Amino acid sequence: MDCGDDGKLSLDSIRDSLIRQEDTIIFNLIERIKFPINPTLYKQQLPSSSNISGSLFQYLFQETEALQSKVGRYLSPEENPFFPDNLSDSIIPLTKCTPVLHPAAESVNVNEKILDIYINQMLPLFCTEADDDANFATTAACDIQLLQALSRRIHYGKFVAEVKFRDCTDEYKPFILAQDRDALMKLLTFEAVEEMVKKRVAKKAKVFGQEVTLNDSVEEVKGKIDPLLVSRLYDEWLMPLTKLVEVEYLLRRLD
Ligand SMILES: C=C(O[C@@H]1C=C(C(=O)O)C=C[C@H]1O)C(=O)O
Repeated sequence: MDCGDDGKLSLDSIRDSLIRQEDTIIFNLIERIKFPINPTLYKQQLPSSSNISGSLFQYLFQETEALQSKVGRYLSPEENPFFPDNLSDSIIPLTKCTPVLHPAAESVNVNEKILDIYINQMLPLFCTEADDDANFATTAACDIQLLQALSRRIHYGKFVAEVKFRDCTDEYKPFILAQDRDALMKLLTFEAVEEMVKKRVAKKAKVFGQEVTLNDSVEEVKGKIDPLLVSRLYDEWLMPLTKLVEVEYLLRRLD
């Protein structure tokens, strides 16, 4: 969302952005699954002489975020850090624009959950368990790009919730005042939209993952990514976490 877009804020425009983000997520997934899981990256502690605690992956991710924060990445309300305690001030001045979100948005961050699901459930589902190939830096670079895309998609739930609240304030307000999570979840859920998302991402995975050759024969070759797994990724994690963000934001919307 660009600065000054507040006037154009609509559920349709937000959903268009979510659709475009599907492309980024699927292409990043295709890149990551070129490599095996590479578990050493997430498990190995660095030698104590390095003065760095945590795994090689944590070190690379923290340093990437710290560097990106210096050039203003986390000044954007669309970006949520995974390691918020490790950031530096931006050397780029903040662009003044009218905030779209309620200030409580800053306190909604589910990245710890995303990282846990990513390492313990997603990677084993998508990547082979072959031996480490030692491409740790390249693998981590793919992880970071993909995790940032997943986090952006999921935290976009804040914008979705804001626009739903503005469009139907009278319906949302009593449930927010009652802090009724279940009622809010029911109100913001659109099952028909979710069904379309699952079908569309499976189709995109099939198209983006196909082998392009100069040979015109119609021989079916196995794609680079399983479309059903992509649909499952959205069904089991991305949409539920987006809705969790929506609920968390709405619960604080009248603070
Ligand atoms: C994001 C929205 O809210 C919910 C979450 C969805 C998703 O994560 O894709 C889709 C439909 C809704 O149940 C929306 O209404 O577009």
